[in-house]
Amino acid sequence: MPSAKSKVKLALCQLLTTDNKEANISTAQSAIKEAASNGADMVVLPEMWNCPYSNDSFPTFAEDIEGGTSQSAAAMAEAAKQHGVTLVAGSMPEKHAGNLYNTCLVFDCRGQQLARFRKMHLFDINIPGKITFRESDTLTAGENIAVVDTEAGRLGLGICYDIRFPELAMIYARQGVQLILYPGAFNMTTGPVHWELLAKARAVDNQLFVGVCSPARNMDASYHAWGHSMLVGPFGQVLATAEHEPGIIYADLDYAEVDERRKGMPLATQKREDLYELVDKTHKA
Ligand SMILES: O=C(O)CCC(=O)C(=O)O
Repeated sequence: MPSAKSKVKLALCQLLTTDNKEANISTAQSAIKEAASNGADMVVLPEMWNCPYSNDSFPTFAEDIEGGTSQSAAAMAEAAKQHGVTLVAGSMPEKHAGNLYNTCLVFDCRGQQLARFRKMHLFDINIPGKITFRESDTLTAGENIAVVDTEAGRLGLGICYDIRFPELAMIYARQGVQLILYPGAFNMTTGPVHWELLAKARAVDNQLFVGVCSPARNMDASYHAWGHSMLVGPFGQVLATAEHEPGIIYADLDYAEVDERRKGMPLATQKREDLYELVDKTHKA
């Protein structure tokens, strides 16, 4: 692989997903083409980009990625190759060995699959009168982290609810990750209060870039996504943000800023690991 760029143009695609998989694939293909034509090095899709966010849809839309029969994975590999971009293909329902996972794939500019990350923390919440969701009714949690060396930098992956668990981001930071990407579909209850806060928190805690990429809000769907795809820099600054409509937002990242912020405020060496420590028991995907 050619050495990674230190300056990268990132595109976060806030796509409108419907209950028609073919249409969702075609929407993603068009967005990747548009982002590439606007000079993006890396293109990111939302959580469940090819499928409505619902426990009814996950089993019927799920595809067998490992078995090599996934229509969606093949289309994304081809799009990455055709348009010469690093593609972080949001997430999609994956079936494997009798289980279903919420899975993110990463492809390089030649369409080679670089990583597969399965959502590690399932979204099971109950805020009475507001939102109740139990991903664990259909999905199984993944157990591996993904540190991915791409031509557009060293990435760490999480999916949506994973952003609430600071330890995962800390593990990535320790492994030299410069950008953590969380495809995510927050909702109208937690989105307004927590989405931006969590993206900023993970960025500031770890002094790295954080990108969150949501589906657009579809009022015809059972789940109304918050939207607001966003890139946050290592000093907690919002570098690009969307509202809730479909669209692509772009941001220019200079990874030198990660080093600069860490030099100015050397949190990693100021930690009191004599008093506390993070124990990493994960495996790489
Ligand atoms: O953490 C939240 O509030 C939302 C998480 C979510 O929607 C998800 O994990 O899919």
